[in-house]
Amino acid sequence: MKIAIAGSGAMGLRYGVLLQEVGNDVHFLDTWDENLAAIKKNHGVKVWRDGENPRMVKVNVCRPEEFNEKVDLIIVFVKDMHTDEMMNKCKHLIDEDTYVLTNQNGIGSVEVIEKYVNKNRIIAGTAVIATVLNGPGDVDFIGKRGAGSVNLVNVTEKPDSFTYKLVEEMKKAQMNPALKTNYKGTLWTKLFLNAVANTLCTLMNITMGTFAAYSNSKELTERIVYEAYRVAEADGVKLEQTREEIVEHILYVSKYGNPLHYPSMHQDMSTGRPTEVDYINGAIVKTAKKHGLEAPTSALLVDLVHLREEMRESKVLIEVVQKVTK
Ligand SMILES: NC(=O)C1=CN([C@@H]2O[C@H](COP(=O)(O)OP(=O)(O)OC[C@H]3O[C@@H](n4cnc5c(N)ncnc54)[C@H](OP(=O)(O)O)[C@@H]3O)[C@@H](O)[C@H]2O)C=CC1
Ligand SMILES: CC(C)(CO)C(=O)C(=O)O
Repeated sequence: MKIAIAGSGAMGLRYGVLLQEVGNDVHFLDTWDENLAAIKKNHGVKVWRDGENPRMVKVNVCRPEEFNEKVDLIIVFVKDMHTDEMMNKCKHLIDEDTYVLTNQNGIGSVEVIEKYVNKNRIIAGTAVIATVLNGPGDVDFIGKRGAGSVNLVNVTEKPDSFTYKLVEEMKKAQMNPALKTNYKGTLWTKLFLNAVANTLCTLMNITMGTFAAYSNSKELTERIVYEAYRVAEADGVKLEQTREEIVEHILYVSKYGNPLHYPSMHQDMSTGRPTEVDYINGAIVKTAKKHGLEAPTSALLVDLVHLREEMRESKVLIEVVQKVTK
């Protein structure tokens, strides 16, 4: 399969490297100057496993506008607010045969991708896997080889031969793919996890394991999940797990799956980048409004994350002012 990775950050590098290593022809695209420069300078990317055994993996990287080859699949792995910009930069690569895969967190990217490609060629889903971008051209794959899993779901809910082929490639790459046929249900299952773990760990500056160890973590998780569950039901989402099972799953993944992980939203908060909270808890609030409901817990969390984002900027400003006035 010939694949373009649209967004070669933590997850783009992880999917791309794993699929390349099992024989796919993978081309990495990115717009972040330092990342492009580091990968080109080092003739590849530095890949760690759980912070150990770094190795250099040779990869091809360039800007989307510099790449002009026909590909079978584009894998979008930018943050949600950059999906439109990235798709626009990749639109010359899309013809009537091109498929687009997104396993981004949050709700909203598929609607953007639909502006560029017919929905029968969009494969959505979720990545139940943790990855950390240490810096430009330097990535840490959390979990042993074969750890983590991927849920794939066609937006049409009708898997076709290309989707089965992709599942096979992911199996070879030990990515543990599961093919689903419940589009919204698949995305919301991950949304519940991110609405709890990403948001609370970012606000509190803690790992998922620290959150799970909090004496009131179950009640706090229930508060967010139960509210969101009602919203999902009102939106007609077919949920395959009960509210209680979802809460149990979130606490299990936090305690045993990724206890040392700072979720991707935390990584954005600490590198001074915008977070995806509007596409996570914000999506719950937006969907609630659509049905005349309210989601006050998620609404508060969205506001608090934005407050932290702004505090981060004002802290930098205060430091600059202090230096200048010294
Ligand atoms: N990391 C994780 O463990 C997981 C992440 N996800 C989801 O996958 C999607 C992609 O996330 P992820 O791979 O973590 O994102 P990253 O932030 O690692 O990378 C996304 C893009 O952001 C830009 N970028 C990253 N860091 C910087 C920086 N310091 N300065 C400037 N630009 C930067 C890069 O290019 P550009 O400038 O071109 O945007 C990069 O391609 C998101 O929707 C996320 O929620 C899902 C499961 C797990
Ligand atoms: C919490 C985690 C790792 C779940 O897979 C995630 O989605 C993220 O870090 O954004």
